[in-house]
Order: sequence, then C-alpha cells, then structure tokens
Amino acid sequence: MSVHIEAKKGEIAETVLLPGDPLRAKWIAETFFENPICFNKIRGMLGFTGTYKGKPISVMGTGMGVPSISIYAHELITEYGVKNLIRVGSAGSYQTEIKIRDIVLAMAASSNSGINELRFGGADFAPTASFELFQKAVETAKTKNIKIKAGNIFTSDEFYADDFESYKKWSKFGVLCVEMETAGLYTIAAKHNVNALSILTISDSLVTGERTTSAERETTFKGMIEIALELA
Ligand SMILES: O=P(O)(O)O[C@H]1O[C@H](CO)[C@@H](O)[C@H]1O
Ligand SMILES: O=c1cc[nH]c(=O)[nH]1
Repeated sequence: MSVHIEAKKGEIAETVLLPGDPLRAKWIAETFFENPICFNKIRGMLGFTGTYKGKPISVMGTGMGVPSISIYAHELITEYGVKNLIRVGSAGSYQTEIKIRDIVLAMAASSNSGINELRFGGADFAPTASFELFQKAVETAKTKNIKIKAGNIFTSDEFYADDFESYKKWSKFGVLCVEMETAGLYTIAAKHNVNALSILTISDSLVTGERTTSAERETTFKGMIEIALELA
C-alpha cells in the first residue's frame, strides 16, 4: 500500500495503461482484460489488473493535470515496480490536418507547467517518449492498419485558457495537440529510468470548434487502446 494506492505488492502489472478518467479505466478493464480485479478505490481513482492475451496488464486513472499524474506515476514506479507507463488520453487538436478521433503518439511534450523549471533551476528539460515503446506502438498500428500521427504535443496546466488565441503560437511551431499530463509523466519516467508513452485520441479541435461528447470520451476511443494493449 502506498499513500494513494491500496494495492498490495505484486497486485499491479509491470505495464500499466493510464487514462485520466477513472471510469475509462473501468471500461478498459471490463472491455479488454481477461479476469480484471480492482486493486484501487482510494479517492475513486479506480485501478484494475487482469491479463490480455495471457499477459498481465493493469489500468488505472490518473486524474487531470501534471501534479495528479506525477503522484500516481511516482508511486506506481517506486512502490509497485511498474516499468511501462502508457497514457491513453484525450487531446484537443492544434492543427487543421489533425481531425477529431485521430490518434497521436506524443514524441515529446512542450509545456507551460512549472514543474521542470522548479526541478532544473530555470533551465529547460525536454520530456520525451520511450523510443522502445514508441517504436513498438508504430509497428502495432501498422500491423492493425490503424492510422497514427506523431510529433510534439503541448501539456497545459490550463483547460480554460484566459487567452484562447494563445494556442496559435504552438500551432505555428508544429505542435499537434494539447492535453494536461504527458510532460509530467515523461519526466517522472526519465527520473526513474523506466518507459513511458502517451497515446492520445483527438476529442475536440481548437481550430474548428468541433467536440466529442463526455460519453464518447469515456468509452469509444478503441483504436488507441488496441495499440496500447499490445505494448505489455
Ligand atoms: O482524457 P484525459 O486522459 O483525462 O486527458 C485530457 O482530458 C482532461 C481534460 O478534459 C485532461 O486530463 C486532459 O489531459
Ligand atoms: O486538455 C485538453 C484535452 C482535450 N481538449 C483540450 O482542449 N484540452
């Protein structure tokens, strides 16, 4: 048991899928895992372990934002020996050619979060994906005939920005989409020398104003889960 997770040692697999939404974690476990068992209910942050094609795998919600995912990533790695942390999240598109329901692999995460400024005394740290997981995800998507896009994404501390137009600067520099956790996840994984990858599905577009419903965000983003499951 750690501060925020009530699982016993050995109850969490080496590979954990990490959606922000705990109900997406429940849906993933019930839809894709064989014999899922719930290992965490603390703070309603549901976590499950089961198997997929006979291999152990876990899924757990992270909550929203860098501080929340950083707490869970830290405890999963240091208390439970987790080696592969795969975020399966939703994101808002920053580019005309990145459409609703497109899947984006985050190669790196730019951010306005203060965590790394704090950590590195004002210098920049570039949080990047695990090459091994990234390569495996690209190969899996190819095999399954699932289209993906990959590149730099933006991890924001704000969902509701004061200046809506501010996204255009990032868009101009080729950043593909925005979400709220990846820079934190990649940094904690780097610190502990384990693997992390964020696989994102576009839920809305800042360019066109289109958006999916909350129900869709909870349960219908199957393509990214099908890729993530093969990374165990
Ligand atoms: O769908 P999830 O994984 O929660 O990800 C995105 O959705 C939340 C905002 O609605 C933030 O957590 C953002 O990163
Ligand atoms: O963080 C997020 C997630 C989805 N869409 C956004 O605009 N922001």
